[in-house]
Amino acid sequence: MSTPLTSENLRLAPKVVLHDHLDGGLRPQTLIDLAKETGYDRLPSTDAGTLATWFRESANSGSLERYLETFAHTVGVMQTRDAITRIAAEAAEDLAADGVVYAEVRYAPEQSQQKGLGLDEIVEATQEGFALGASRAAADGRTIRVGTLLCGMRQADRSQEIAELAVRHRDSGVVGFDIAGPEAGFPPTRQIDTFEYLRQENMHFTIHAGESFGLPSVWEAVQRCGAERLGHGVRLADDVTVGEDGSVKLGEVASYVRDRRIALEMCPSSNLQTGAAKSLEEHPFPLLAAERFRVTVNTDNRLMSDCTVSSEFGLLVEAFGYGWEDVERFTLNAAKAAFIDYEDRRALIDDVLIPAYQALAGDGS
Ligand SMILES: O=c1[nH]cnc2c1ncn2[C@@H]1O[C@H](CO)[C@@H](O)[C@H]1O
Ligand SMILES: [Zn+2]
Repeated sequence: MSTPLTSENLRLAPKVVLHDHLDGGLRPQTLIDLAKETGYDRLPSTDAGTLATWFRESANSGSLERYLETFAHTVGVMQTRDAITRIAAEAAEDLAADGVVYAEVRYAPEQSQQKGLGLDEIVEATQEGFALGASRAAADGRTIRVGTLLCGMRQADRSQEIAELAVRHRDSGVVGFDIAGPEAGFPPTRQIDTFEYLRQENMHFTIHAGESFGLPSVWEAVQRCGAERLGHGVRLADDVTVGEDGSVKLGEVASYVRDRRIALEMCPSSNLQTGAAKSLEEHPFPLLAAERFRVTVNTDNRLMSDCTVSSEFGLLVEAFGYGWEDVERFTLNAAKAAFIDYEDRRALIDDVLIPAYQALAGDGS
């Protein structure tokens, strides 16, 4: 007998998230507490419910640029060691409570320097928070491992510095690098030397691409910069043609991405808010999944989208009729594309994910 695919069972199922921003996942009450403690006086509300609604509605702007404006407030309180540690600890606890067993959480250290913190200090405070959150989750009977990705901001000029920071902290939890921020006008080739440097250091990286800009951005990220995964990548669908008879034809970029098993870090709710997809029905997720791209399911920003990994799975299950075998496939896709050692990925897949999904699907009973 298979377990019913309810939202509660989706929450309990072990999941892997590859694309989750630390500064997009604060608890509203924490934001209010920290604003008070750190003297940040520009919050739109000091009531947790009102603030949560403000984020969801303001982020629902149809434009990535306006969506990103909301981060001024979360970043605004991430300026002290203690605040950063608390936020990271709670992120690990919240992800674990949602059934996430392995998470890659990203943030841009350069944005936490408004009060003079050093970059290394910021990374250390974040790592301390994740360790604390993981140990609290363990005390509650939940196992979570968190790896971090450091983001350089595309509109700034500090990617090289941040890439070097990532390499410096590679043995203490930093597993990769990314560039985030506005996409239009800031192609990934602006940082091409940094990606070259990262490859020479054998460091993993993903690139936000094909979110608010089209296929050329995806092509640059993959072919000129060497991205191993793509943040969103929704515009890759522009290179997939569905004929009137339902036949599907891939262009060269899409074929390459599929052939090389380059993972797509898809974040449906975020894409609806930024206008990367007009509606869930028109989102390319089901097409790319059916064509066997390495699609993964992610949150992007839990605060702005008022979502969790399991609620994002819930949306897809509801809209496209997915079953446990699909949830398992998307989860295994994420585990395969994680920026951790092969042996650790194997253990995650063989010892945690496969047995759990076998039980959920009712195999062998
Ligand atoms: O979907 C997105 N696309 C591009 N940039 C983003 C997205 N979500 C968040 N950030 C940006 O990444 C920074 C570091 O975490 C955030 O401060 C935000 O500006
Ligand atoms: Zn993102």
